[in-house]
Amino acid sequence: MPSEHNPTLPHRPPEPAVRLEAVTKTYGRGHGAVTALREVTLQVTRGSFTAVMGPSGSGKSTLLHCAAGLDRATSGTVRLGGTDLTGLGETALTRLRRTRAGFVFQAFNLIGSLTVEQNITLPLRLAGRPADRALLAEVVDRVGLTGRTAHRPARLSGGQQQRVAIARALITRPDVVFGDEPTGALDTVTAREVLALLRETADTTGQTVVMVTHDPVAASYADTVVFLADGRVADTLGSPAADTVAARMTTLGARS
Ligand SMILES: Nc1ncnc2c1ncn2[C@@H]1O[C@H](COP(=O)(O)OP(=O)(O)OP(=O)(O)O)[C@@H](O)[C@H]1O
Repeated sequence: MPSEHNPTLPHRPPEPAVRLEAVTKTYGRGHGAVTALREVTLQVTRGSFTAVMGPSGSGKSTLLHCAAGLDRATSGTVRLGGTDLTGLGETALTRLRRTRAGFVFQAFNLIGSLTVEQNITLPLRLAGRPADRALLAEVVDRVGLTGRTAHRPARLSGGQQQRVAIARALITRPDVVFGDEPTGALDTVTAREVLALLRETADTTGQTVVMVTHDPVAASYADTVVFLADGRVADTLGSPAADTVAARMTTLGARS
């Protein structure tokens, strides 16, 4: 029985998929040091789709990398799926990343000598886990690549290649799929298909999507947009419309 229906149990809201508290990230030391994030506090609700926007150099990729355990915060705490990443050693961090996080990058990052299926199942092989044929078929179907699993990536269009990358991100059933400009290399129509797929992922699987983008239309697929400026959260916007996002970006750009 859910706790809210039982007066004897205290109500505990679900742990956010991602929680950053006062996260600061400084690259380098001394005179050459660059502070990319300044005391960023942020929560991402499970099953939601969040877009991260901001002017160039505002810290978007750094935020994504720190949230996903690809890089370490200089100070503050990062929790991914309820686990505090701050104190984890390299091995534990790598294991956590492989099981809890999926990644989709602008450049697809597929391995040309492997088939579509081998690319998709690569994270499982790296983690020493067997490929679950039923899950593989489900993921391949979801991204619309049934019948193409024996192909090499070079035979696929850009949009199809990015769908392979999304399938690869989903195959470990991660809590959170992180996208760094996942539609940046795609034409408008193909980009919309990929965004719809990310939207559907959040809606149907309960997985969380966090995506960095420069594109207000891409951001409008999200539930929430987080705007960064100079390493700080400048604003958040719920149920974002593309023109509202574009207008907000203009004011941030003017300030930076
Ligand atoms: N590895 C690094 N070493 C030193 N400085 C870095 C490094 N990575 C990022 N920075 C600096 O940190 C700041 C934030 O960079 P980041 O890439 O997070 O911004 P961004 O908002 O993603 O930018 P863009 O939209 O141009 O990709 C910038 O000043 C950048 O030059």
